[in-house]
Amino acid sequence: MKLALIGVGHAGSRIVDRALERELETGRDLCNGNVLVFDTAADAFDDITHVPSECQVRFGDIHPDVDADGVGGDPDLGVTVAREDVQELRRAFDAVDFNDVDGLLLVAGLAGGTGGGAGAVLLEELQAICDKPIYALGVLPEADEPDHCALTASRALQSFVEIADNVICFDNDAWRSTVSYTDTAESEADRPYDELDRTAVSHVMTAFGASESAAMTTAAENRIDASDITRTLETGGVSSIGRATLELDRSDDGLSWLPSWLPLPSWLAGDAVDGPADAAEVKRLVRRAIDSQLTLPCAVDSTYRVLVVLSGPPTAVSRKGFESARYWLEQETGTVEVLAGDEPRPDSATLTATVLLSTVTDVPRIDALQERGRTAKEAVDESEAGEAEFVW
Ligand SMILES: Nc1nc2c(ncn2[C@@H]2O[C@H](COP(=O)(O)OP(=O)(O)OP(=O)(O)O)[C@@H](O)[C@H]2O)c(=O)[nH]1
Repeated sequence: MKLALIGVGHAGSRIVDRALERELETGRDLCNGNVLVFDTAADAFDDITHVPSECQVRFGDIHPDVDADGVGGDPDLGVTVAREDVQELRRAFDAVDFNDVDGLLLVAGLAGGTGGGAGAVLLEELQAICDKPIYALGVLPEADEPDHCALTASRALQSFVEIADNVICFDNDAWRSTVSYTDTAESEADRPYDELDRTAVSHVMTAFGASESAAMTTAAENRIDASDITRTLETGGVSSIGRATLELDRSDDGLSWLPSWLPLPSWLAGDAVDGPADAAEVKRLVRRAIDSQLTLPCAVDSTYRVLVVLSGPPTAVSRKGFESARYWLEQETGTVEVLAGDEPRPDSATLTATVLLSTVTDVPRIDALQERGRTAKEAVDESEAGEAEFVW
């Protein structure tokens, strides 16, 4: 599926930049050069290296309340300046060829004043000018960020869900344990988000970019196309992605000195296999994808629709393996709406299962965020008279 990538705020811009980096690394052409990043801060694009400068749009900077730091975490100011500069934002969209893509993905940190506030206005604008599906990738804040971040994120999530066709979530808090910055970073600005951003991007790109690989010289037997992804996501709400990889090639594992006839004990062989993965192995791989750290932790049996993509050498997946994985997913998720397809990568030494869980409804993390947001709002209401404007 070809997707125009629109980054809003620091998090959104950085993640989109990482997506372009990954396009180069993997040969998956997801956006075909249809990319834009928007921000309100003066230093917004300092660490952007792959998005061309003509695709970097700073807005809101003449508003008296916007300083070098942009809207400074205030989503209402983010909404105000985006609405004031709406003509400029619309002009920027001229750089995107909507006929060249199957949909759009707006990426934003939901706790940011620019990402969460202006991001919602940009979604509204995109829905008004484009008849393709408009998806969002929304980043949820970590639990140790201040209460106002939880409030902004829960409000923004509500707006995004209302406006976008589907919101894929990436939970920084769930993934923070996978990176080692918590002990050293003194402030949010010091946190090295690169690894988190690469993780978010790799999940999104294997789910959406399954048929966009330059290495895909072989016709897929059961190819995923844009309409499969659109159908999976058309139920709206929030979605999550899981992924697992199986090593197919043991030549670099340090065991090549062993004679090939020697059967390896399972603790040495791990999950690696030499030849085609049989039905049980494919099923195990898909199970690992579901049990893996999801981009948004959730109860998998609360999903409406599922898409599973198997990426690897065509010889690695037997038809039986494919069908048994699909059947297992139907049982596990309690839905018959499971679409499955393969992405042939003939030279790949791995087989990857990517599972897109669309419209998940049992998400304790979001319940907790909303509860914290409610408490923070009550505290704000008690100390301040009057209601702030917001999009929904
Ligand atoms: N995964 C990821 N999360 C980030 C990154 N930068 C910030 N965040 C998270 O996103 C939230 C929003 O931060 P920013 O993106 O910096 O905010 P912004 O949208 O630029 O908004 P303002 O700073 O208010 O103008 C933060 O609270 C963090 O939770 C990033 O590069 N990657």
